[in-house]
Amino acid sequence: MAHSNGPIRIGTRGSPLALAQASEVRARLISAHGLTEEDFAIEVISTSGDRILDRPLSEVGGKGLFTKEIEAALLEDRIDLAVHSSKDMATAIPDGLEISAFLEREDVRDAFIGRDARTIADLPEGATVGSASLRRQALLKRIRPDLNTIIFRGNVQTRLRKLNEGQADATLLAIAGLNRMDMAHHATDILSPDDFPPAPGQGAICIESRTGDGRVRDLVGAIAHAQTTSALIAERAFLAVLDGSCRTPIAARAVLGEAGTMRFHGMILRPDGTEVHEIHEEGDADAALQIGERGARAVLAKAGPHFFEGWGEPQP
Ligand SMILES: NCc1[nH]cc(CCC(=O)O)c1CC(=O)O
Repeated sequence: MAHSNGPIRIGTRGSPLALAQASEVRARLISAHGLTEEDFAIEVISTSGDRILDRPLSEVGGKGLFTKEIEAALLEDRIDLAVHSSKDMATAIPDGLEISAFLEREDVRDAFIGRDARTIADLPEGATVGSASLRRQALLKRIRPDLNTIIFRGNVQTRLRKLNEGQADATLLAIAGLNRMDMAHHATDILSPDDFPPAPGQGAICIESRTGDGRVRDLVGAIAHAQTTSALIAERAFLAVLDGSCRTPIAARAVLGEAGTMRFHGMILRPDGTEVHEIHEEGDADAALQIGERGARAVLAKAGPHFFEGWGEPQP
């Protein structure tokens, strides 16, 4: 195995949230294995998702944009493990790589951040909400069709600056990211995950590494979280079945209960929020993959073949 005595090279994007996540992984590995910061090197890698800021992600190629360059660094042995927001990970992992751990999930919910209004209900008629997420735009329009949504891209700090400058009256962000940066005080409301279900994988950090890299697998095995892993398997299975179009707003949340049970809530929406299909499934957490896939097939059956027509071509 290469570099078995060198520092463990952690690859990450350079945004404040990504760096906070990489530091959190490093801190957990340090305490799980009695290591020190000198045992690690954090390598910052710029991704196309960080550079293309003027268009919604759904138009420029979706999730892979935040991971492609980092995955290349793994495959070329320039880093040993990559730290990602699971939400930003495509369902297909390149040959030669694997997800070696999901860490315990943070709060899955979305936060509302209003400039004057403190809640969605407080927003005046026709107010403007900035978000880059098709899911958040659709969920908002479902409950407030009068709202005007605009694209808000950039990292969390950039979006909050745009909000302060008056480019929008409110925005929505994952409370998990705000918590990780000690910025949760910006949230003026926290949305119920029943009305406002999160993106598949929201709030969970994942670690990606080379398939068969036993050193990394042993290291990260100690910080992996079994219940989060089950939930993510179900949510990502739901996404994988539905993924044909990354223009489809998709929400999913799996919750682990007592005695290894799982409750699953999945939803697909038209981008304008006028049509919503949702399912609730329950089962054994050991069958997480089947629960997610069954949920996706059920939601597709409810939606019917015409659901995907009339709002743009699916991405290749
Ligand atoms: N690319 C955006 C992104 N990816 C992960 C998070 C939040 C943290 C998480 O879901 O774990 C965010 C920002 C946001 O949605 O507010």
